[in-house]
Amino acid sequence: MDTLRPPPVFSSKSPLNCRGPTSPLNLGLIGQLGFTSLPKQKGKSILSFTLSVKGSINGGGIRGSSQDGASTVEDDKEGLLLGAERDFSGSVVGFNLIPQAGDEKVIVSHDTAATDEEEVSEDIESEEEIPIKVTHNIVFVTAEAGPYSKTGGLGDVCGSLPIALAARGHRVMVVSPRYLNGGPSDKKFSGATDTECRVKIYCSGGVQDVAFFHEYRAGVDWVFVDHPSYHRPGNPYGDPFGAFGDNQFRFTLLCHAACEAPLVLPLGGFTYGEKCLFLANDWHAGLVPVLLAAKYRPHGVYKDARSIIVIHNLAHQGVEPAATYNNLGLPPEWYGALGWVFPTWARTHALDTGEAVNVLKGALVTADRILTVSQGYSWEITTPEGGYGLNELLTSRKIVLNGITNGIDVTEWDPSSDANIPSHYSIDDLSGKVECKIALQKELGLPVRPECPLIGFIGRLDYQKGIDIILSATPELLQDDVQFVMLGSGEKQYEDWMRAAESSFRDKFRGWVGFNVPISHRITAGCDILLMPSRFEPCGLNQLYAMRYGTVPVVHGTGGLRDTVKTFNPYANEGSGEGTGWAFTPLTRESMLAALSVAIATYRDHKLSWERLMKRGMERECSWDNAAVQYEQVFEWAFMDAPYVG
Ligand SMILES: Nc1ncnc2c1ncn2[C@@H]1O[C@H](COP(=O)(O)OP(=O)(O)O[C@H]2O[C@H](CO)[C@@H](O)[C@H](O)[C@H]2O)[C@@H](O)[C@H]1O
Repeated sequence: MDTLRPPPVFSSKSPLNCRGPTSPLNLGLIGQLGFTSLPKQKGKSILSFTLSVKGSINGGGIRGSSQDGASTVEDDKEGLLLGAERDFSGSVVGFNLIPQAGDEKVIVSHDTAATDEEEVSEDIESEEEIPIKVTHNIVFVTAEAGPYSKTGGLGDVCGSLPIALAARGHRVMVVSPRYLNGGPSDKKFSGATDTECRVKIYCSGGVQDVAFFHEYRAGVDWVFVDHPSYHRPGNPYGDPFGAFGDNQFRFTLLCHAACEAPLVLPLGGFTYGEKCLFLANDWHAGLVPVLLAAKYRPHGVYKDARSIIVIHNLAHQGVEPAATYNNLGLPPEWYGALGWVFPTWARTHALDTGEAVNVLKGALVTADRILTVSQGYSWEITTPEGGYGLNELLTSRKIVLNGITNGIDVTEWDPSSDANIPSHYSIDDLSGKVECKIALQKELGLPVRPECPLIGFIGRLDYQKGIDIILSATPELLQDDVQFVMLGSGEKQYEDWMRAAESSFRDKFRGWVGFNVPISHRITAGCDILLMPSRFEPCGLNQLYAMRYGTVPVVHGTGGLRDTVKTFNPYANEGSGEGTGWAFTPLTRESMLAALSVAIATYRDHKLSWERLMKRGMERECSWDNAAVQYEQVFEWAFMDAPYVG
C-alpha cells in the first residue's frame, strides 16, 4: 500500500525541477479566482493612480506584468483590470478587479513605486454603476480535447467550452494526455512545447515521472501530460484488441498530474495557484475531487479550490477490482469513497464478493458539485433505469446536481463557411445544400438522385447508440425508395454488419467504417434526415450539428435528444408549424420506422413544411454563449458553499 506523500512545494520555488517555460512570457494569463472586488465609490474612484505597461504577451490580449508582489495584468478584450495578489510562495492567489475607465488601457497596481514604463494618470471619475464580473481560474481535466484528441463528444466539448469560457474573461487551462500513436495524428501536438517541468507521482507501488507540454491557443492554456503510457498505437482508450488494460493507471497519472499543474506550472509567468476551479470530466478525471479532499486539503492545500464533476456518460465509471485501490495513491482510510459492491446477480462466481473500486462514484461523493450535459439527463441519472447503479447516490446529492445542455463550436460547424463541404449555404440561400447532397452521393458511389430522401447516421457503434435497432429496421427501411449512409466505428459485430449491408443493398446503403471528421461534416451537410435512435443520450451533439446544417433529426426522445429536438407539428402557429424534427418513443424498431416514415412523407409531399422545419433548426441558438453563462452560475454556486472536506 502506498503511503500518502506530502504535497509538493509550489510555484517556481518548487523542488520539482520546474524550470518554467523555455520562452518566458509567451504564455497566457487572464484572470484569477477569489479576488476582492473594489467597488467604485460614488463620484470618485478609490484608485489613486493607474499604470500603463508597454508590451504585449503572445498577442493574446494580455498586456504587461510586473514581477513584484503586486503583479498586474490587463485583459483588453473584456476591459477588466486585474491586480494580482500572491501568497507566501509567490503563487497568484487573487486579483483585485477594477473597472476600466473609458477607452484608455490602464493597469491598476497597489505598488506605489512607479518605473520608467509607468505613468501616472488621472483618477477614474464616473457616476455609472459598473457591473463587476467574477472570473475564475478554471482547470479542465479530460481524457480528450479536440482537435488534439477526439473520439467522440467529450473531445468536442473539452475542445470548445474552454475557449468560450476564456473568451468571457476566465483564465482557463485544459489538462489532458499527450497521446502519441506513431501516426499522422501526432502532429496535432506539434504546437505544444516542453515546459521542462517534471513532477513525481506516487502510485501503483512506485514513482512515475511525468512531464508537461504546453500550447497557448485561442486564449486557453492547453497542457499535455506526457508519460510513456500515453505513447502507443491506438486511440486514447484502446486499440483493435480492446480497451487498454492499464487505463486505470493512465488516468490515475492524469489526475495526479492535473492536481499539480496549477501549483507548479508558471504559465505566462504565473501559476494558476490554489484558488482554482477544477472541472473533472467523466471517470477518467474522477480522481481529481478525491485527491483534493484526501491528498491536498488535509495538508492545507487547495482549501479554497472547488471541483465539479461533469458527467458526459454515466455508463463508464472506471470500475476495477477492489485490490487496485492500492494503486491510486490515496490514503487507505479513503477507501469508502470509492468502494463499490456489485449486486449479487452481477457477480461472476459463488466466491466473488463483488467488491470493487469505482472512480466515478468517488468523484460523485467528493466533488463540490455535479453537472451533466442536459437537464433531461440530470433527472434520468437519478432513476434506476438511467442511474447505472449510482442513482441513489445521485439522488442524495440532488441539491448540487444540475444539467446544462452542451453548445457547439459554431465556427467549426457552419454551413456557410465549412471547409469540409463542397458547397456553402445558409438559411437565406439553401441552394448549396442540394449540391452537398449530390456531391455526397457521388463520393459514396450511390446513384445521384437529389430527389431521393437521404438518411444519415454518425456515431460510435455501440449499444448506447441503438445500433441494434438500426440493424433490425434497415431491411424494412430500405424497401422504401430511400438512401441510407452510416459513418461509425466501434463494436466489430456492427462494423461487419455495415460492410455486409453495403453489399446487400448496393444502390441504397453505404457504411463507412472508421473515424473521419471531414466525412462527418459532409454527411451532416448532404443528408436530409439524421437518425439517432440512442438508447440513452446525455446530450448528443450530432443532432445539434444536423439542425444547424438544415438536416432534420429523427431521434429517440431521451436525455439531451428530448431536450433539443422538438417534434414537428404542422398545425401549430396557424398552420405554419412548429418543431425541428421528430423525437419518437418508445425505443422500438416499430416506433423508429413510424417516425422515419412520417419524416420521409413530409420531405416528399410537403416541401414548404420541410423547408420551414429545416429553417427552424438552422436558426436555433446552439452556440456555447448561453451554456457558458449557465456554467458561470454553477461556478458561483460552487463557491457559495464550503468545499468538501470529508
Ligand atoms: N466515425 C466518426 N467519424 C467522425 N466523427 C465521429 C464519428 N463518430 C462520432 N463522431 C463525432 O463524435 C462526436 C460524438 O458526439 P456525441 O455527443 O453524439 O456522442 P458521444 O457519445 O461520443 O459523447 C458523450 O459526450 C457528449 C458530450 O457531452 C454528449 O453529447 C453525449 O451524449 C455523450 O454520449 C460528434 O462530434 C460526432 O460527429
